[in-house]
Amino acid sequence: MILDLDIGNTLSKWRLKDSVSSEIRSRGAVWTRDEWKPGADIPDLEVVETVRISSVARRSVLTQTERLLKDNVRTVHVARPAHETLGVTNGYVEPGRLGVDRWMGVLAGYQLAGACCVVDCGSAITIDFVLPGGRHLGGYILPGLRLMKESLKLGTGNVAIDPDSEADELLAPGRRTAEAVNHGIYLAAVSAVNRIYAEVCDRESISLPMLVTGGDALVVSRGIQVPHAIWPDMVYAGLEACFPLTAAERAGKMAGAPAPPRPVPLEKIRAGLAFSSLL
Ligand SMILES: Nc1ncnc2c1ncn2[C@@H]1O[C@H](COP(=O)(O)OP(=O)(O)O)[C@@H](O)[C@H]1O
Ligand SMILES: CC(C)(COP(=O)(O)O)[C@@H](O)C(=O)NCCC(=O)O
Ligand SMILES: [K+]
Repeated sequence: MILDLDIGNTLSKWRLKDSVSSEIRSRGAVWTRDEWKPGADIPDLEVVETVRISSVARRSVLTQTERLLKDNVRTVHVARPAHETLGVTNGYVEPGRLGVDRWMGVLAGYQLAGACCVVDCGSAITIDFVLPGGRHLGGYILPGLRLMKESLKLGTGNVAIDPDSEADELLAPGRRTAEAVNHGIYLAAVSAVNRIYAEVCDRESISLPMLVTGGDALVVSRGIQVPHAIWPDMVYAGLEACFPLTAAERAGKMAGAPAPPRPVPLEKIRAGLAFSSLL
C-alpha cells in the first residue's frame, strides 16, 4: 500500500492507495498541530510500503513525520520545489521558496491540461499560472476564508460559511455580525480569484483552463465566473506525477483527474475586465 500525505498549515490529509490496482482504499485528515495518536483518524502503517509527502507545515512537522515513518516503512519520498520538473519551469526567483503544495498543483495541472491556472483554497488561497511550454509565471497568495475570519477577532470563528449556500446568498449584505463577516470574506476571496484570472489572461493574451482545489474549493467555486474544474486530489496527483509507483501512474493516469474545462474566448474575459474597470 502507498501512503500519500498532503500536510497543509491547517490539516494533514492522508490517503492509502493500492500499489497494484491503483485504487484509493481509505483516506482521512488530522489537524496539523496535533500529534498522530492512536484512536485518531490516522492510517494503518502496518500495510504501508512507500510514502509520498508534500508538506508546507513547520519543518519540525516533517522531521517528526519522517522519523515516525522511517521505522515502519521501506521508502519515503519527500517532494520539493525545483527549478524544472516534468516540463514546468518554476517562475520563482528562488525556486526552492515556492510552496511545495503549489508546485504539486502546478505540475498536476500542467500534466492534465497543459497551460493552466491553479487555485488552491486552503489556509491560504493561492493562484498560480503556467503558460504553454511550461513557463510557470509565479502567482498570488492571499489569506484563506478561515484566516480572514479569524484575523477580524469578532468572535464569529465558529460560524462557518454554509458550504451548501448559493453564491447569491453569500454575496447579499449581512444582517448579523457573523453573516456580515462571512459574506465580506467570501466576496473578497471570489472577487480576487475572478479578477486575478482575468488580469493575467489579459496580460498574457491567453484564455487558460482553471483548476480549483483545497478544503474550501466547493464553496469558492460557486462564486467563480469562468468555467473551471474542481480537483480535490490535485496535490496528491502532483505526488503521483513526481514519484510514479503503480502501473496506472507510470502510464500518466492521475487519480480523480477531472475533464479539463474548456475556457471561454479571450475576448469575453477582456470584455468582463473592461466592464469591471468602469465600476
Ligand atoms: N471539515 C473541515 N475541517 C477543517 N477545515 C475545513 C473543513 N472543511 C472545509 N474546511 C476549510 O478548509 C480549510 C483547510 O483546507 P486545506 O486545503 O486542507 O488547508 P491546508 O492545506 O492549508 O491545511 C480550512 O481553513 C477551512 O476553511
Ligand atoms: C502559501 C502557502 C502558505 C499555502 O499553504 P496552505 O494554505 O496550503 O497550507 C504555502 O504554499 C507556503 O508556505 N508557501 C511558501 C511561500 C510561497 O509559496 O511563496
Ligand atoms: K492553499
